[in-house]
Amino acid sequence: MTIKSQETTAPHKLTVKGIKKSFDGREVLHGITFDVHGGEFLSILGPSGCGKSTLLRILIGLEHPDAGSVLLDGENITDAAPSKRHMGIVFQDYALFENMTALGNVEYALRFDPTRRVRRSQIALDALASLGMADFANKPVAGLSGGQMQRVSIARTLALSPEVILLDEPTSGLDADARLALRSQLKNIQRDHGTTMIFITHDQEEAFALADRVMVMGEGSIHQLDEPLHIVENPADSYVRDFVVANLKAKYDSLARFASPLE
Ligand SMILES: Nc1ncnc2c1ncn2[C@@H]1O[C@H](COP(=O)(O)OP(=O)(O)OP(=O)(O)O)[C@@H](O)[C@H]1O
Repeated sequence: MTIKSQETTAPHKLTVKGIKKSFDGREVLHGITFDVHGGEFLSILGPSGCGKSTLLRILIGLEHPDAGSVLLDGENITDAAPSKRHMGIVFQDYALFENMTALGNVEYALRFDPTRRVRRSQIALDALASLGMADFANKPVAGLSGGQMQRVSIARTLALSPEVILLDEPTSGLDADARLALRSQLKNIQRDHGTTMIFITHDQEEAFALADRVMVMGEGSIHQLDEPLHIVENPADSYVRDFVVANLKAKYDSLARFASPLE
């Protein structure tokens, strides 16, 4: 396992130490340790079943680890309720109320936050505007496209001003254009709001396109955590070379062939 910390003076926003988790006697996370810097975009990349979602659910508090700890700004939050963690999560299936408007969905999340209840309409509108969805505020969610629904779901999370946003394969149900649009909107949110983002995916290209650092997982452990270019140039082991680098190279080689002038 190779883990490179970013050369930065930014303190760790999130520290994850020795996380283990078993289901039915089978260990699916074997002691996961890493940290995330404030404002960083971290992609967690791994094949289906390697434990990405379980790790994310432990970070937000929907699952409790068998061992290990999670610290936010140095404070141990391993036993804290999800609502007390200053984190938001976005799921791939949007989890919206489809009979309500886009604005209604975002406002609904704010009802439970006494500090934002009074100004909730304006906060919800601002969050929708950040995702380019202001014009759709009063449209029922059921009539929106998948990409638009996912943007409403991200706006709902953003409206609560979380310090960390966890994204569980948010683009997986979308077509190519909607995926590209959502990627750039996520990067804009990171830049404009300084939000720390942890994005899980099994798509190599997507992980590398978005991230400040990529964490490559396989079967419950970390194989490498580093900046994208460094992983491509120095894969830590044969797993990273085969699963990540060879796959990316194949994709770019085939693109290059299409880009070649016709003979
Ligand atoms: N509640 C549960 N009960 C039993 N087994 C579980 C449970 N949750 C996850 N698992 C198992 O843990 C392993 C890791 O699952 P997890 O969903 O975290 O992987 P993943 O990398 O996110 O996969 P995917 O990309 O397909 O969602 C899998 O073998 C899965 O079957």
